[in-house]
Amino acid sequence: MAAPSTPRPSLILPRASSHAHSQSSAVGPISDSAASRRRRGDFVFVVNPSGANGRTGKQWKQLLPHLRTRLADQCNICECITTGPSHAIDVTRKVIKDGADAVIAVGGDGTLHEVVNGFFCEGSPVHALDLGPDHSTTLGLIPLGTGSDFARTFGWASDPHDAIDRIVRGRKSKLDIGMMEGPNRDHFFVNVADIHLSAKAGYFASMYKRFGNLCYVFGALRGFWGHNNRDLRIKVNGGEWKTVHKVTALCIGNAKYFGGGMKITPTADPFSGSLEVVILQDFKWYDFLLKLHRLYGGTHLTVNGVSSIRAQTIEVMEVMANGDIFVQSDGEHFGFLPTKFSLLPGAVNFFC
Ligand SMILES: Nc1ncnc2c1ncn2[C@@H]1O[C@H](COP(=O)(O)OP(=O)(O)OP(=O)(O)O)[C@@H](O)[C@H]1O
Repeated sequence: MAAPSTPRPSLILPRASSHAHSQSSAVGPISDSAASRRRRGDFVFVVNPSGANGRTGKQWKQLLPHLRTRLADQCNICECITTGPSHAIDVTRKVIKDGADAVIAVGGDGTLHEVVNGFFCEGSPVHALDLGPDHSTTLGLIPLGTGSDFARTFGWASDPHDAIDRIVRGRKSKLDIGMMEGPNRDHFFVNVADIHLSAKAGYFASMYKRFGNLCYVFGALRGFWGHNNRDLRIKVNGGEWKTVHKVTALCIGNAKYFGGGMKITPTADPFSGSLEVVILQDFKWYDFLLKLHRLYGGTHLTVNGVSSIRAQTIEVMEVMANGDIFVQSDGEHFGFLPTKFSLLPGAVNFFC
């Protein structure tokens, strides 16, 4: 993923007729006097117009009048239309520092992933600069992407009006966030991080997003090309290093689904304080054909060659270091092994 670029507030629109923010003040610092009065919350919607092949941008435009009707008397509605990869990270960091009360990702898992990464900077949570230690920014989601796998864990229907209902209701829970430390950088994930075949397939799937959910099939076919199951070393919860033989894929779930609806870590729960690690060993291409329905249904934990453990931390490295084992998080390419994964329990408030 490209390095974060300079903040580009491409479009931030405070909306409701009654509030006094100007266009620039909606992303600028909130003044002391404003903070000391009873504040109207600033809710920033970070919209990826290119999500789901451009469908996200179109749906968002249709949704906005409804959103205003439902929310405008409750908070200031601000929108940011992202201009490219990593913009959502930058803008989220900026609006949190400026005192946003909620940042809502509008798009797919990639957009949610970037917004979640914007809640952190250099490994630490980002805070509002002028609102004191008690202020926190709530994360929200209007799932409008190709796969929108994170939303599946909660059984959320794809109707964005339901997502708006959740935001209006304002119920919040403390969401666990995964952290990954690689040789060159730290990063955060909210859904599933994975290693080897699935990560390689995800890397290629991202090139075929124009084909909708079929991108995962094309990605898998390319991922299989030249694939070898590999011996890996893992260290769970700071224990001893162990060798796991012929690993096909190792998946670390904060939530349950990836790859457009595959229930890969079926017992993961992003409010549980632990990760579910599922390891597939010695799978051949035909095993996927024979067992695909088990993977999609989440009934694969009893299949030969599949194991599941719960962990707070897991470190993974190659036995023979070639630097060619793919790692991805939330469907976004992260890099290559070695990587350490850990959990930050209840790190972010979340509308649910
Ligand atoms: N204006 C833009 N133009 C091109 N790409 C963008 C733009 N804004 C954001 N992006 C990138 O698009 C990527 C994918 O977007 P997103 O996840 O919202 O949709 P999706 O891939 O269709 O859905 P899913 O990830 O759920 O399958 C994001 O990771 C982000 O980096």
